[in-house]
Amino acid sequence: MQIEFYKYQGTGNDFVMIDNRTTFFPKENTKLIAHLCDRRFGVGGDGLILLENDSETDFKMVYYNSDGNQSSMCGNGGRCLVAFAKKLQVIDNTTTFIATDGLHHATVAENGLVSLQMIDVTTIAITPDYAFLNTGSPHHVQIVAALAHYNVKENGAAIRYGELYGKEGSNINFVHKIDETTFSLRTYERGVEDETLACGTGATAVAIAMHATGQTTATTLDLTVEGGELVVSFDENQGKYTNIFLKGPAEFVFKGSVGV
Ligand SMILES: N[C@H](CCC[C@H](N)C(=O)O)C(=O)O
Repeated sequence: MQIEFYKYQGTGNDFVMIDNRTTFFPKENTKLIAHLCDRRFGVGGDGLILLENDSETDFKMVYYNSDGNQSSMCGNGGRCLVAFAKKLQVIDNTTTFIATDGLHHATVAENGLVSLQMIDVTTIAITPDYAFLNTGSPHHVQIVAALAHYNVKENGAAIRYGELYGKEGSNINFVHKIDETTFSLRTYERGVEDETLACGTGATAVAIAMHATGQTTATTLDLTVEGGELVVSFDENQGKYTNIFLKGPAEFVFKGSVGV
């Protein structure tokens, strides 16, 4: 079988994108998905995303981590899928689509930046050392000193596989406060089992956790990630977070086909 794919990246979080509106793709073939995401034997990507038809919305998003397993919501992947849908002329500059965590609205700006609405956050577990919340995917958020030199992979894996998060695990975000409206973060991603250059649901989780723990009172935050800059904005009312938007670049890199 020949598989046509498009490669996208959003602040360095990269994805193999496939137009699966004909439902040709063998979704149950975990090995194939992991192979396509392999950076040496395949195309390479942190994940693989299928664009599918949906009766009620513009399209459906199906997300797989690079380990080949279907997973929870991917914020950067969602933004890349909106850019992909526009390239395929499935949408123009605004859309509503369905993903594993529900409905998402998104807009594509003149400058190409994609702003994606994320699910509301009403529960945040806060301890003296970290916060835990779900922004479509589970996220552990922890401030560390000297983030630039921090061993994200080793320390991230230890928490992700430790007793805190059991079989489900979690994505692990390490944070540094730059100023009242700017934070840098590095993320160990579940299902990639390594640090990625960015994590959209992670940046969203960091922004909300920094507000919830009093590190800032701002409701529009700049998140500096290894692969670029993301902006997260939200409303907060009595600890409930709504109108949460993740904004940033979502760029087409190349297209190709692969025989499998
Ligand atoms: N690895 C995550 C899903 C992808 C999240 C990330 N790529 C994003 O941009 O949100 C998980 O299994 O929970």
